[in-house]
Amino acid sequence: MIDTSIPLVDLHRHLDGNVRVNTIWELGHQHHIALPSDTLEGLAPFVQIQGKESSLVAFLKKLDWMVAVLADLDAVKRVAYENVVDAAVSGLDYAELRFSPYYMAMNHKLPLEGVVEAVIDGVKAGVKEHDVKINLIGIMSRSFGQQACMQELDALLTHKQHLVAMDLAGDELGFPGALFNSHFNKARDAGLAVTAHAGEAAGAESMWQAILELGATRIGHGVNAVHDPKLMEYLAKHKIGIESCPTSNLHTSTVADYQQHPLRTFMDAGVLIGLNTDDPGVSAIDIEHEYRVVKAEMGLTDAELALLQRNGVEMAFLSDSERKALYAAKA
Ligand SMILES: O=c1[nH]cnc2c1ncn2[C@@H]1O[C@H](CO)[C@@H](O)[C@H]1O
Ligand SMILES: [Zn+2]
Repeated sequence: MIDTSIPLVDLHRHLDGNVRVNTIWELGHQHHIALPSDTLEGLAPFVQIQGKESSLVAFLKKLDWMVAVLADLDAVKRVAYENVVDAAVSGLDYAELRFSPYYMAMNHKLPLEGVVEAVIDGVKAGVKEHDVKINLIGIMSRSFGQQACMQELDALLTHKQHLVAMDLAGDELGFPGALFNSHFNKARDAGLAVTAHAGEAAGAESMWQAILELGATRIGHGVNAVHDPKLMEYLAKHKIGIESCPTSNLHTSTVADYQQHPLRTFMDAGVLIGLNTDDPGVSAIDIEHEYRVVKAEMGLTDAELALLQRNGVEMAFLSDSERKALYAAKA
């Protein structure tokens, strides 16, 4: 099902949405943080989706325990390190891990720059030991408002040489992209690429805004583009990549079931679209799961799966020589 001659990538993966249940348990006990359950088994339902949530905002609450246990910078480093291990173990050749320093720092008032450094350190330690290529994407969590986003942007830009892009995540309906135009001007001026969560909770207009005003060359989710034929044409013509995360879309009730997911509509329209996990820890999935379900539930052929796999490589925030090297390593 996974074509072993093509690099396997995951470009939309929140490292703060991928903290192991066991790690939440251990960090909670180590730092005397009250957890919602007395047993490890009992903790899982508080941090992983059971069935589905009613909305994006309800889904996002599941991540809160993952950052509640980040009591110090060692904990942040551990989580970043384990994310690299998890990426390697799930067979990924390349992953773009994204994180929101403000979100990770807020419970225990950690220094924002320190959080960014701890993530970079943890990733460095992970790639030293494991055969997987990693790049980092900085997130601004829109749910905390313009000022908090500017603070996390500044912390991230201090280490911009360790980042490939900036993203906007969180409550898309409550905090529209237009609030963050100046943030993204600053990010692009610093030489970073832009991807944004859009067309997930809000409609196609949010995607137009992300592309035309924030300067996004990739879009996270983008599910609601299918209601706007002009946008579909634009995405295909300008090769705006769609980072699709089908299981996450089910879990946030963005789509009712896999059969309703518009993945195939994008493919038929010639839009560059790839498969990703979003918050693998929250959804309790790995990248293989996404390939498996689109085959089993949406009836995609192996040739179509291979195209999705290749699209991921084409969309990656890599230089041409890095992309070539990634392909060459599999040939
Ligand atoms: O599917 C998603 N849509 C929008 N925002 C998300 C999603 N998953 C996680 N985050 C948000 O990303 C930041 C942590 O990386 C947090 O702001 C979290 O709420
Ligand atoms: Zn996401």
